[in-house]
Amino acid sequence: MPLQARARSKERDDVLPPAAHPAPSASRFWPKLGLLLAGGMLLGALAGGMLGWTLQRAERQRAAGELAELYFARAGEIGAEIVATLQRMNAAPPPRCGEADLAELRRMMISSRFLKSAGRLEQGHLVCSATLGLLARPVPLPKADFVTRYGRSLRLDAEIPGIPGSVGLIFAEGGSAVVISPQAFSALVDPRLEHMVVVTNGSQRLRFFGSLPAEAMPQGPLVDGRPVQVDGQRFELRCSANRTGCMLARFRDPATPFASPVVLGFTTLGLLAGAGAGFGASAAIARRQALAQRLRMALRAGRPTLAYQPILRLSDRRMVGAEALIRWQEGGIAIPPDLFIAAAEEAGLIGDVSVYVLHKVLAEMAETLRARPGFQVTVNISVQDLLDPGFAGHVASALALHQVAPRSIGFELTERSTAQRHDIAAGIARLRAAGHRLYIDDFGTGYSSLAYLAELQVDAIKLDRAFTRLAARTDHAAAVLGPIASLAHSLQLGLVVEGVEEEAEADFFARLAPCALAQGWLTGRPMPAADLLARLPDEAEAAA
Ligand SMILES: Nc1nc2c(ncn2[C@@H]2O[C@H](COP(=O)(O)O[C@H]3[C@@H](O)[C@H](n4cnc5c(=O)[nH]c(N)nc54)O[C@@H]3COP(=O)(O)O)[C@@H](O)[C@H]2O)c(=O)[nH]1
Repeated sequence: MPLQARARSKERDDVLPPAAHPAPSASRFWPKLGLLLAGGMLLGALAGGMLGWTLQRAERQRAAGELAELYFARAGEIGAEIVATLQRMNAAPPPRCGEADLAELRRMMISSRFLKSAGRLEQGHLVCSATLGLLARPVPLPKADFVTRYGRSLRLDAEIPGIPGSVGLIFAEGGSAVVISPQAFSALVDPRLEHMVVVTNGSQRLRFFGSLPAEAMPQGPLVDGRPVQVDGQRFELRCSANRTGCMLARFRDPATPFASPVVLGFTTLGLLAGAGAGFGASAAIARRQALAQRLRMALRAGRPTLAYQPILRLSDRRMVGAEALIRWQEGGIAIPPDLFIAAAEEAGLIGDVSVYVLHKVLAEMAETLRARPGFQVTVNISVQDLLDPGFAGHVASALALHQVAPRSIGFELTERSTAQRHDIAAGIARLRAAGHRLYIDDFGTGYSSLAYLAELQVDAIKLDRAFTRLAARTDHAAAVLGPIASLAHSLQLGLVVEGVEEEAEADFFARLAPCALAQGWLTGRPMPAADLLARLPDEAEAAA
């Protein structure tokens, strides 16, 4: 290596700041992987569990409503049989309680699935029945609990007259009564339901039976299909077709949410998805860390190169500067700057990139910069550079080594965060005080707003190419871009139009802001230093 080059290389190593963060190592990766995995699994399980729980609750509500409907379909058969039996008994020819009558009552009882007994009444007393025959002394019926809107009286859990200790449901109408097994209706209810069956006659409501106590009786209107709240719980409500009975029902809560296969299934799915996401994120981080690690080595070996994109003055199309853009190839494959710059920022390596680029610019362009004081190369820097109090000092010593004036090197900042504005402004002020020009890159995107300009004292804005595109593609371009140009002018800020690809765009901005500079495919693709220097007019021509 020639002496001079070796001295430069040594000088770069001296000036390159120690890496802000040590190289990522396995000892840092595994805990991160563990955290991401555990976090992903936990979040996934929680999200899956909640989704499962919500789906399962909706499904349970729907199923509770269906079971209540099913109940009324079955209970209707018993009710219909009771009504038919009472009507047949009342229509039977006299004499009541005679041999033929009692034989008929017994036949009805035997052939019925629900009837425990059937009997004849006189003035509220049982006088004969299918089970007891003709009573020597009439036995009074207990007081009715409820009278249906059709005039049938109902006694719940009443002692069956003449059979002490035996209870049943007694329905009576006219001179006839039937006794139904107390379980006849309740056995139809699905045991998984928490429920109450209510009978109504328009003015009165009675808890017929159920797992809910009478105090839980809802007070508001009972409308088929409209859920009711009991003790903060939602109960589905279904009523019989003739609206004489309603049932409130909900599924009993499982002992644990995971007892439900839906919740368990979704939780497991969530867990797996979370683990997958955790693995994916760790793999992405690992890839970026590996990329940053390779970049670190490439920088140390001096492999990345620079490309320069010409910047022209729009008024006379003369080249007044260039932007230095880093390029990195590995195994003959160019790695996109977007990718490795982001990885470098994440790994705390961006300071090394900035200093590397600065040194390479000085190595490649110092002579030109010394010879052409009006020519400026801009270097991209990051917020991390500005927050580093030593950065301006590094820059000053590098420039001094190459005897390049600070005005020959400008800095471009893409600010995307709203945090630490005060410290960023101080970093900008340090560089400007040293004689550098500062540019806000990609103006118009992210947080680079007007408020931002007032806070960060810069020299110029570089208009993002998304705005440049508007110039030739919309009738409203002047309305949108005019105010930006006037603002830059009134704040005495320079304007660099980025991404100029077409003549029409250059013409538009030349009319709108004659002092503006332009950069883009139209001014030239990023190119090696030698090609850029070849495009510079010679001194005499430049002076002319
Ligand atoms: N911190 C650093 N960031 C850097 C450095 N070098 C580049 N970068 C940033 O990476 C991003 C991508 O850059 P690159 O792929 O180099 O793209 C640049 C130009 O090639 C592209 N460009 C220029 N003119 C046009 C155009 O007319 N049309 C079009 N579609 N693209 C064009 O724009 C990129 C330059 O943009 P900007 O920096 O905003 O002026 C990019 O964000 C770079 O900033 C580095 O050394 N350090």
